[in-house]
Amino acid sequence: MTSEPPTRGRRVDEDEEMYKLDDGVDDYVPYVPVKQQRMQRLQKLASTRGARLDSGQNSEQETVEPKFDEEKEEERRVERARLERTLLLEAQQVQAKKALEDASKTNDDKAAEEESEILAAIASRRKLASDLELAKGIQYTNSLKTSWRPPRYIRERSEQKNAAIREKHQILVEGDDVPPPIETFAEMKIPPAIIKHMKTNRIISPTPIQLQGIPTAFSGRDMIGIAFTGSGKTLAFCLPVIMMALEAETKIPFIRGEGPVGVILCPSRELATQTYENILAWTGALERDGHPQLRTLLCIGGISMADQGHTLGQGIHIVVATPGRLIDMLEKKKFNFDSCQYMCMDEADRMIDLGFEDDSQRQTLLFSATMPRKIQDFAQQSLVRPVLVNVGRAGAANLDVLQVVEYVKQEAKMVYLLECLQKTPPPVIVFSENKNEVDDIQEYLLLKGVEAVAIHGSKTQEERQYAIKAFKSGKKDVMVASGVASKGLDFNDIQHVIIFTMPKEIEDYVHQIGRTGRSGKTGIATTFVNMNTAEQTLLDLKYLLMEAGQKVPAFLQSVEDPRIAQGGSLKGCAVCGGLGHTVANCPKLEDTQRRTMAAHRVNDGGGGY
Ligand SMILES: Nc1ncnc2c1ncn2[C@@H]1O[C@H](COP(=O)(O)OP(=O)(O)OP(=O)(O)O)[C@@H](O)[C@H]1O
Repeated sequence: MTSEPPTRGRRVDEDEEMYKLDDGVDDYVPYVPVKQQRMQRLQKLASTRGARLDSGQNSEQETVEPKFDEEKEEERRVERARLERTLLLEAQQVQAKKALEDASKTNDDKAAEEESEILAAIASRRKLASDLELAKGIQYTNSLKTSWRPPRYIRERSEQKNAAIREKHQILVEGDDVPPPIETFAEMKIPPAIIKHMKTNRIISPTPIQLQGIPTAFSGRDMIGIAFTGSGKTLAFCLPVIMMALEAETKIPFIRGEGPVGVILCPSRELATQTYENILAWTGALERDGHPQLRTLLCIGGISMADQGHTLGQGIHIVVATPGRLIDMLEKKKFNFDSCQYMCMDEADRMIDLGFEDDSQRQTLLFSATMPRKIQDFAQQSLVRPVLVNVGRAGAANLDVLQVVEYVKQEAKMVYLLECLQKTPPPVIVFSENKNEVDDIQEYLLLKGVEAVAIHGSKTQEERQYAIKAFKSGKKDVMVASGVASKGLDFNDIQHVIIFTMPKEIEDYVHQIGRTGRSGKTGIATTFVNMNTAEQTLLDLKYLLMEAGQKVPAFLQSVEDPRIAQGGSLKGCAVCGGLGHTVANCPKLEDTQRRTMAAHRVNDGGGGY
């Protein structure tokens, strides 16, 4: 794969300069910078005002022509009255028209209007937050060029045939010139060493997100990849960066201070570590087959970077990072993004807020199982000719998971948990929303003789790593976790996920149950709900179960949707993807707003509560 970053981007400011030079000499108007123009306008305004003030102070003039002024004043009074009458009439007419329009609007229209207003506000806020590139006047209009080509017979395949393949795999695509789907890894021209390695891990043929996503990424296209949990997204975004790094290293070997060519951003340390280990396995397979060594740096909080000093000292090809540590490393100038051509955000709906202050062009990929419309819209605006690859509704549950929802009183939960653990053999994950509850559950299970580890944000990095390792290796049967482990972590053959406390946001629920039923296997998820579960959350859950064709228990069936009585839209929320509410009362949006306000309070020097 060859890429040519420096020549591709169109710098709007440079183009403007060019047009200026092209102007004919006769028409030549000297260019005045905007700032100077503003200054000139201000000076002009100030001088007119000054002139007016001067004339106002000249009382002599007023006494010389009093009659003239009186007549003029009378004329002005008449004109003002006429204008006021006209304006009043116009205002009344506008009001009447608006009232008429409002009356004819359905509740659906009003909800849609309200929703688009909220979304527009979010979009503008986000654009302002991250678009330093726009401020610099840089706009890229072409995708990254790569040397990868599909086999000729696939290149020549008709669009109709491509559409039929997509339909067979239930893949939806959006975008210009979408690259063709490819149904085998060999036809994707993936090196045999990687194909062989994948085979030993029972990865034989590409999943839907891979068969459309990999050719799209190999073609250098920006991409939004949406596919349900456990459907193989990691491979889809890791292979392209590995191929890019391999080509760059083969051409001219990297030395100290060079790289990375690609960055993968993950929302948690655990997910970053897992992705890093996957990349090490694939690049290791390449190296064993005689390909050059590719160096990957794991850049996460809680670990000492000194351990990886050796890798850093040799030049790095790929960085897998969490945002905080990545920014820290960039600020410390341990490496930079000058030659970075590939940026992927895993679980992208969490990561989108980030903006980086550099202007080299690169390919951007966003992946998630839950990608609400809000994020998709924002991404569509920010990416270059993006291709949207969608397998199933964004935010839908994995159909390989049997979802059981049970009403369990708060005080009965612990005892019932023990009973629930008997449903399947280990390994089992128990999710709770709250760190203290995670500790309590683990303590209780240990007391009852269950081999359980716990993981949450307040544990040290060593404790977190130990818990994951012990659970992954099968030394421990149960892992009790807070949200940390809900996104993206890929444990082998989880039989059962028990959600001890239903999360407020339905997206989190989708990620949590998604720890089972991965890579085509089936799994069970049992969720405890009770009086403490918000009605809106129950409604989201009810619709999600209905969508997935799951049994809806009687107590959930009786939860009524207030939108039905109000005749409102039943479209679902564009912010979090929940089907039981609209954007106007989205718990995720409320949470974001609460956080933003808290951050403002801190920034303003307010102590908060
Ligand atoms: N083509 C394939 N065939 C069979 N198994 C695969 C294939 N691709 C990936 N897998 C396996 O499927 C499992 C899930 O993959 P992965 O972790 O990439 O899912 P994901 O889509 O990223 O899920 P999540 O949304 O939860 O992050 C992994 O164990 C992976 O090795």
